[in-house]
Amino acid sequence: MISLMNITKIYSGNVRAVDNLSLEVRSGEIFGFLGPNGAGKTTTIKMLTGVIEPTQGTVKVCGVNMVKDPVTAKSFIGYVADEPLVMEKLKGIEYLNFIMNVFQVPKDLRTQRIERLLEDFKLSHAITDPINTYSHGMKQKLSLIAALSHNPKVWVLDEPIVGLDPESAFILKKMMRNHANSGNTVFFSTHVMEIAERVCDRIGIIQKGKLEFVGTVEELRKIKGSGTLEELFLEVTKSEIEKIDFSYLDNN
Ligand SMILES: Nc1ncnc2c1ncn2[C@@H]1O[C@H](COP(=O)(O)OP(=O)(O)OP(=O)(O)O)[C@@H](O)[C@H]1O
Repeated sequence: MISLMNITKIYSGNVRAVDNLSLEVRSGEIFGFLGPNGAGKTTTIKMLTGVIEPTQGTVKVCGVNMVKDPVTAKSFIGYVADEPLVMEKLKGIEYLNFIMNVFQVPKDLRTQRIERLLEDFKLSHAITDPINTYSHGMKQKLSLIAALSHNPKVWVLDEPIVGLDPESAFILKKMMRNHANSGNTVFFSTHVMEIAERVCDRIGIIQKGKLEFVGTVEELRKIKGSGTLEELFLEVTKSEIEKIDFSYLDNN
């Protein structure tokens, strides 16, 4: 469902944020995209969702080339960015209607779909309020509801759990599983290894723009030895955290 073929992104100033990355994510999968700060996760996600074009390489979503036919390719995607919503002056419901207009959601499906999502994420009470009165978590829930409102096959979620309360995080994880089990795809980035270990069918670990590992956590254990995903991740990314001397924090 997602095909990234040798994609590279070089930003101005010659920053090679993503370097010749290839990855296939199948239908029925929850794929977790992991990597340290600045590794290239958001850049990859922006290329995958057509927000930016790769310097080199090809992105296909459901077989459609993102650069050649962006409107069709994007119609398959529900994307939640890592940044807050920009249309802060709109009311929540106005924003949702705007998104559903863009994706041409039939009128008869709108109320039913939105009411369920608002109920599940406990946002019904605030839907007629302006977005600039929402808390960070409420904005995140609204972004999620908007992204899911057109029933996209491919969910692309950049750090979706951060900022959600435990109940909403639980509901989202259940929704992700249901979506994948129905033959769709969920691609999400996270820094929370416990979530990745529990939720993902496969993971990818990116470091300095290069994909260092793709596979299941079990496959990673076979290569790197036993341990939690956090320990394996630190091993793959060659973190030297065990060498850090924290005693200076206690010295007066
Ligand atoms: N618009 C830009 N112009 C120049 N460099 C950029 C731009 N956006 C990102 N970068 C650089 O590209 C690299 C990858 O950044 P990116 O945001 O993709 O990382 P990330 O893995 O999502 O990080 P984080 O976990 O901190 O969100 C970093 O070195 C970053 O400074």
